[in-house]
Amino acid sequence: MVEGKVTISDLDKVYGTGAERTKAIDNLSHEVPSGEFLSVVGPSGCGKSTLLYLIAGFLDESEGTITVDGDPISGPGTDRGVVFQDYALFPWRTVMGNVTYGLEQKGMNKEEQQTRAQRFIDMMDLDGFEDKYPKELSGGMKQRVSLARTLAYDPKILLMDEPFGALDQPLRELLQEQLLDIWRDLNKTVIFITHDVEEAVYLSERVMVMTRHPGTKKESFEIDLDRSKSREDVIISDEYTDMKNKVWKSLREETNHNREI
Ligand SMILES: Nc1ncnc2c1ncn2[C@@H]1O[C@H](COP(=O)(O)OP(=O)(O)OP(=O)(O)O)[C@@H](O)[C@H]1O
Repeated sequence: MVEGKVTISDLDKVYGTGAERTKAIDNLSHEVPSGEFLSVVGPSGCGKSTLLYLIAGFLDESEGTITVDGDPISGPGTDRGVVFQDYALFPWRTVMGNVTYGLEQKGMNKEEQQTRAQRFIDMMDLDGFEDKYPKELSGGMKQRVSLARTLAYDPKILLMDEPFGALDQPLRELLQEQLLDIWRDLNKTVIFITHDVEEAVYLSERVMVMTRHPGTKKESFEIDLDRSKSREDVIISDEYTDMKNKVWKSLREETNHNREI
């Protein structure tokens, strides 16, 4: 069975009460088919992280529902893996210790944990660094550990909150390529938050643009690029430029509005 379909229906999220009340998400509905790579872009403060944390089960919705393969979510679960911009590694654990963490939680025996963790450490080009601590690693390496840790426990859905936002351009491009390889090989549903329209269009099969605060879906664009081409050829293609312009224009309408008020 193909898994990892996320259905968001009539979703509202309100923070606080009384004078402190803020509506962060306003009546948002969207379906992410199994195995799709979806990016979400929108003006600052429109509710992108809130949406991701609702899907992760870190927050409760105020109204509406979110289901994974038809089942309403009730808190965090190993069917969904979250990758944060600031890596969120355990500083007191080595690379190996970070990657085995989720496997320990699943109750896997020690030998299996090590074998499985090593597979994802190797996949993320971290072999030789198993015994290092996070403080001994570069930002790009920390983000690869974070991805290896998440992939090791085999979530159906990867939820990524600006995971490459803190990295410089060459490293960002390298990790984007690694993420695309993983997505193709492991057949995960990916929901990817970014500020960067080029990143969203390059990586995704679909880009959702959110409105300004309180956020809802403004429109969503299907991105139909020839993925057998090299990065260079995709970036100079008319299809890529055309999609980038459409998404940028849609986003621009929302951010310009903020400047006018
Ligand atoms: N814990 C919280 N308590 C109260 N309000 C919050 C909380 N978290 C977020 N908000 C508010 O909800 C709205 C959406 O915030 P959120 O962080 O989801 O937006 P975002 O699109 O991810 O922003 P950015 O792109 O700047 O990271 C904002 O108005 C924010 O101030």
